[in-house]
Amino acid sequence: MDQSKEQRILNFVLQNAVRGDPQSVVDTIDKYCAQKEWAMNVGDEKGLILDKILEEAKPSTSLELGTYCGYSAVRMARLLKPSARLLTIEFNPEFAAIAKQIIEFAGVQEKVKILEGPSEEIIPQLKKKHEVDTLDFVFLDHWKERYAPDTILLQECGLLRKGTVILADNVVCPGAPEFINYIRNNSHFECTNYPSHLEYMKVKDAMEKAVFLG
Ligand SMILES: O=C(NCCCCc1cc2ccncc2s1)c1cc(-c2ccc(F)cc2)cc(O)c1O
Ligand SMILES: [Mg+2]
Repeated sequence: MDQSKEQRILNFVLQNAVRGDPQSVVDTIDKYCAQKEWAMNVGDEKGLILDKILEEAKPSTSLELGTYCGYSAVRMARLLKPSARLLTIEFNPEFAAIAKQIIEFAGVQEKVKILEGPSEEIIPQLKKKHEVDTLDFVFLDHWKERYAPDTILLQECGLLRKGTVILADNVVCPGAPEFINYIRNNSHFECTNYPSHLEYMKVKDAMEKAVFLG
């Protein structure tokens, strides 16, 4: 059976990155996707914005929606303190299986837990089933039309606290107009836009940071 693009990315990591070195895994995926096959990782340019905002937040408990191959999970986990945890939700089982192997190869599996299923099913389970109190950091990178409803769901489930940082990828390309409209007109959030480019392309994109004010 023909290999998937995601399997080719995994194989390239296994053959070219350094086991236990998350930076080499991030750099190797960026090299493959810039030179061989485009893929929807947050990438190196937006990745630096993610790094900075994550380092400022110093989160103990982080949530990512949209694991894909695990690029941003590895990128975030490499900056987390040893006791910090990242939960990442992926609904595509093939992607989750690839991400698991990439996360383990990078050596960050102690900090990262992949939860398989749709975000609207898993978010309500986070407190009781996954022992989450509140979230310090949320990275939105899944279906763009789920950004707004899942932000509302996170609030309804009591998972946001005063100061929780939400960072959304792709608010220009492919775009998340409902989310932008919702979050910028909501007095409970303080928003900042970070213009950038679509991963591995010259196309304009941006990230949006929204701090929950309680
Ligand atoms: O769709 C994107 N990302 C989400 C994939 C959907 C995966 C999901 C995960 C999950 C987990 C839980 N519940 C439900 C879901 S649904 C995406 C697309 C582009 C792009 C940009 C220009 C193009 F021409 C073509 C694609 C770029 C990006 O950076 C992306 O993130
Ligand atoms: Mg994205």
